[in-house]
Amino acid sequence: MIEIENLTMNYGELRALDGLNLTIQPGELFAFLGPNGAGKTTAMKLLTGLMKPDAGKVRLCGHDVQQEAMKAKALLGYVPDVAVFYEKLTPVEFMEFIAELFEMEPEKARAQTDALFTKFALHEHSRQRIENLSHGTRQRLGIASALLHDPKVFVIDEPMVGLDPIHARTVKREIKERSLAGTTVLMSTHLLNIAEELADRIGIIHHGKLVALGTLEELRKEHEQRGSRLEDIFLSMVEEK
Ligand SMILES: Nc1ncnc2c1ncn2[C@@H]1O[C@H](COP(=O)(O)OP(=O)(O)OP(=O)(O)O)[C@@H](O)[C@H]1O
Repeated sequence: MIEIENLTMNYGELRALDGLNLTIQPGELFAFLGPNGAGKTTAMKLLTGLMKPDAGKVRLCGHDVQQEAMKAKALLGYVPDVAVFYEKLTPVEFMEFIAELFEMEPEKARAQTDALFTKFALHEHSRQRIENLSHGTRQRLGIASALLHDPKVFVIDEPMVGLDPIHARTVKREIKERSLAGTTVLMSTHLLNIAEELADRIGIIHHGKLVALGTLEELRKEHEQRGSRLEDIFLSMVEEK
């Protein structure tokens, strides 16, 4: 479960996030939509505890990410928009490093790595240095490493970036299956069809505020006069008049 209360973040004069309130239930797959610079990545970073908000709070499965950082982080898998790796390591070494961070039992970590590498077609790259991997392979490794400890909360910024259609399908399935198995999933995307296809609920952020929230059906009903497609609804909410 993710509970976000009055979350506010300024970068100097710029208010990037303005009093965001949102609760995402266990097993819910929630999609954040919004134009460039809307505040999606800022919200996700605050959720991981990587940055401290100017106001408001975030709880993951009941644990405040600032006050109980270790407990909250142990439950979280996070894939940032630009994944950060130790470039000289191989994917296998990187997974071992992540397993140590989460104090996983080595045998279990090896078995999980093997399963994730099979799922995300990473075995063939497992002994290459990360610095030599293609963008899509790095993205898949980022996702695999974030799932290694079976997080209860999975936050993924732009999951489909750099992925070909085959790997995009694998990632979509994984995200859906995890949420059906009880993981709380928050993803941001610019691909409206992905949100339509996968999300239980959708939130549209604009200028740091949530301007629309609901299931696809609810959004369609509420914004009937703007058209039935998510694209029409999205554009009508965020296009400057
Ligand atoms: N570290 C930072 N310092 C200053 N301004 C920042 C910083 N990070 C983000 N911003 C600004 O905050 C606003 C929100 O940015 P954010 O990255 O959260 O948006 P986003 O919705 O994720 O955008 P995109 O879809 O382009 O990834 C933007 O105006 C951005 O330029």
